[in-house]
Amino acid sequence: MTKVAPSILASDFAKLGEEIKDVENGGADYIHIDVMDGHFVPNITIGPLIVDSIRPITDLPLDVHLMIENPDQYIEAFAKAGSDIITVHQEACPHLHRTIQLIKSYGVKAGVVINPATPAELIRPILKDVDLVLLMTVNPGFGGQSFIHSVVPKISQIDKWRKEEGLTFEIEVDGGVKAQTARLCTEAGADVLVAGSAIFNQEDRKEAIDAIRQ
Ligand SMILES: O=C(CO)[C@@H](O)[C@H](O)COP(=O)(O)O
Ligand SMILES: [Co+2]
Repeated sequence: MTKVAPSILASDFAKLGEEIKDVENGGADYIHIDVMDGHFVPNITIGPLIVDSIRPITDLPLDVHLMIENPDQYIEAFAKAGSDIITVHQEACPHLHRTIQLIKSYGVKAGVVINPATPAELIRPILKDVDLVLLMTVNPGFGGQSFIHSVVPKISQIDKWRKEEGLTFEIEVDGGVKAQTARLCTEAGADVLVAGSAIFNQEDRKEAIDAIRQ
């Protein structure tokens, strides 16, 4: 079954604990946490302290999406704060293999992310080393943007390589995912759908999660 990962970027930070419980009760599979540094992306969001505060309030896996320059410098802090999955951008990692091994050295699952304009071929050599591939369907930095349809063939391409090479990593899609666009992603081979505004902007989070999953 397709997994749904609500992105807390679209939640009300003044009541973050309640917001997380609400999506957990609504059937969320992961909690997606968007970390932005004001350099790799124009926006600034949250750091390891917040991950540490969230950790005791949910048993759901914390899926930490690092949109930061020099992620190696912060991986230890995010791992020790209780992340279950840490994803790093190919575009931010000149030594991607080393960074993926660094994440794994803390016993955390490692994922690689690519932006909409980055070719899938650039992550092909690392596929056998990762637990998750995240394909951005918006340019990272903000919630509430429109889904970029030209990314869909990349989902199919990654899924094709996964089958051909007998690999088991999950394929996650992030940005502009709503009920309509969710279907395009799952049909192309996505296993995990991140959604921020399509979940947190709705009053009934269970209904919103179900609509995306279906
Ligand atoms: O990583 C990002 C944005 O950079 C995402 O995780 C967004 O937070 C998704 O928000 P919506 O597009 O679903 O509103
Ligand atoms: Co994200």
